[in-house]
Amino acid sequence: MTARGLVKVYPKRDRPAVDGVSFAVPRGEVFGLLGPNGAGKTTTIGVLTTRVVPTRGEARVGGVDLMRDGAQARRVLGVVSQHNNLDRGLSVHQNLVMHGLYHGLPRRERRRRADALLEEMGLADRAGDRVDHLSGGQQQRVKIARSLLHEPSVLFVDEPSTGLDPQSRLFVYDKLTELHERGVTVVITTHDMEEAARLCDRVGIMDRGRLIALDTPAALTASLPEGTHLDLAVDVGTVGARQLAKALAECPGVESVEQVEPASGGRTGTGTAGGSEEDDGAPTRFRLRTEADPTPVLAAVLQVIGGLGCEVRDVGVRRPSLEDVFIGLTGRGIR
Ligand SMILES: Nc1ncnc2c1ncn2[C@@H]1O[C@H](COP(=O)(O)OP(=O)(O)OP(=O)(O)O)[C@@H](O)[C@H]1O
Repeated sequence: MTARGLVKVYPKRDRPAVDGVSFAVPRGEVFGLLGPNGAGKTTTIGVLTTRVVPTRGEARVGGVDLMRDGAQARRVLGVVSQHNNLDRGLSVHQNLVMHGLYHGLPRRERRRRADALLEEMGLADRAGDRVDHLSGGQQQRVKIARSLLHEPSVLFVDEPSTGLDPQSRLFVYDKLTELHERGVTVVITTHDMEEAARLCDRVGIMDRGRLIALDTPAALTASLPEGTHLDLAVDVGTVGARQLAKALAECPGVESVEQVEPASGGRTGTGTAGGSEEDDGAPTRFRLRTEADPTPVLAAVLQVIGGLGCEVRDVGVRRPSLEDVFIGLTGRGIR
């Protein structure tokens, strides 16, 4: 699959949604497209699956030129959309068979493939049920089964595991890995960095319509400064976040101290923390970076916190992750 110079300008929009995106995904690779909300991922996938007409650019999927032969391209690509676009009035089996009919498969062949895929997806006993009687995780499996019925060589999966419980998520991961092993090219979009790091051979990070990084998760993570993160949640009490951050920054081996938001992991300050102090009883979170052996650094940090009369509520020691790469490249601002 290749995209070259893709541009999409939606009517009445002054900025392109996709602004000159080029990348190639070799056969059999699992490729992840990452990016904050509005980065242009869905539009890019829309172009690559013939649902969005690009303003400029070229693309080939499974060797077929999308702009010249959209109908043939639709035969070699499969799409698992994030939206539930199953036909709710039909049974699980009928949903698959209808897809086979759309792709011109003979009657016996579409039934044979539908049976085999439902078996493979652990849904054989639900074949006759209406899809709206299935759970969200089961419906996602039906969508994957349906997308594979015409045996595509490139499968596009939008947010593979959003809304799934851990069991369904692992099942979907296993299926995507199996497809990869069978030589099917898989392109996913995701906001889940752990998912991307786990599933993808390479990831592309988009922001504001452009592809700003493309490499293996390991290479992207290795591009970050060496070191270890110490994540701390502290009841700062009357000492306050600013004073504690200053004291932490002076600990031997500590390179930087940031105050981070609890849920998003987005920083509220850089270098030495200076954000507002917590007043709702929740602990204040800090991220420290060290290039030294983290054990003695952590010991010194805990001593400083204890010495100031603050209380540690949670401690984490970890290597920088793909999420750190993502935040480093795309920033902290909400889109
Ligand atoms: N049909 C449309 N008409 C006009 N503008 C659109 C349309 N679809 C998307 N956009 C705009 O194009 C930009 C890119 O949107 P797109 O949905 O491709 O991003 P995304 O990376 O998939 O975001 P998300 O992670 O939120 O799904 C956004 O500014 C969006 O508002």
